[in-house]
Amino acid sequence: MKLEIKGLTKAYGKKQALKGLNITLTEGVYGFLGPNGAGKSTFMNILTGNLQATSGQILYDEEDIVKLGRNFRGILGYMPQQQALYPNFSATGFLSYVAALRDMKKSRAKERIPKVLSQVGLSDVAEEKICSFSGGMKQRLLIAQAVLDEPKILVLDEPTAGLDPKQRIAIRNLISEISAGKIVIIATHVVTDVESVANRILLIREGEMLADSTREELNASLSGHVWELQVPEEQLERVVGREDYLIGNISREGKILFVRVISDKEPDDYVFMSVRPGLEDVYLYYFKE
Ligand SMILES: Nc1ncnc2c1ncn2[C@@H]1O[C@H](COP(=O)(O)OP(=O)(O)OP(=O)(O)O)[C@@H](O)[C@H]1O
Repeated sequence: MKLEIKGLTKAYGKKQALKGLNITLTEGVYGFLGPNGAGKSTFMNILTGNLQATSGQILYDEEDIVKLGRNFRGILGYMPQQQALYPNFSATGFLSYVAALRDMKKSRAKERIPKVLSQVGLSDVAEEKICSFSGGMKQRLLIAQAVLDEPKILVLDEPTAGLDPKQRIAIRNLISEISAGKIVIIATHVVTDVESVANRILLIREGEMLADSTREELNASLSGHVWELQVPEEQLERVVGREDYLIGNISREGKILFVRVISDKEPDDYVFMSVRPGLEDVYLYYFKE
């Protein structure tokens, strides 16, 4: 199974939202990481057939997905960002509705619905109304509808938006569990969403790919560039204002501040130590925010 994105561009009038993406995806979990406006939604909308590319193409096993049309959409599961759920439906009712929209056979829907509800841990509330669900339960139901027809390609848009840390972990673990044998694309600007689950991380900014690598390789690329400084509080403003420093987390112990700094050169002020880079440092380095 192979998905090839070849020279994909999209312009909205004069705005160039995608500037020629080239990516080849095989089975695995891919984190599309980029700030707001990077072009993630535009890419996903083209992949799901909701938007036409300006140029370039996407091939699924050598065939153009536009030509494959319904056949391609049949193997695609999509979890949208908005909680597009009907509050008065039960979980089962909602999934039956989705099955009908997808033209699934009634017998198959009947067999699949309890299975996916069990997979996402919602069997106990299968007949409860969606309006009584927590944010995490709603996200799990959205994942359930995306995997209902056993898609080969699963696209998740900000899957942990609005969730607390415990629910985020639960959703990430669920993604790992259901990803076997699929191409899973997670689009997000939340580093922790992809840090532990993605086999490959693609950094996207202003419609361009900045990096396409494993987490380990990305972290290693910053090795020797991340430092922690111990700064007296009256000096913080000066340190933070230095143009040669990118500032990460700042924490305080009494009058001393621990400042995480990304810098091409070894810092020349205050006690410092070199620290192991993480994906958040990589994000800061590439996106300077
Ligand atoms: N319908 C549109 N008309 C004009 N410009 C658009 C349209 N949709 C998106 N854009 C622009 O294209 C660029 C990419 O937007 P896109 O929504 O794909 O980014 P994104 O990475 O998904 O961001 P977000 O996380 O905020 O959804 C942005 O500069 C955006 O303003």
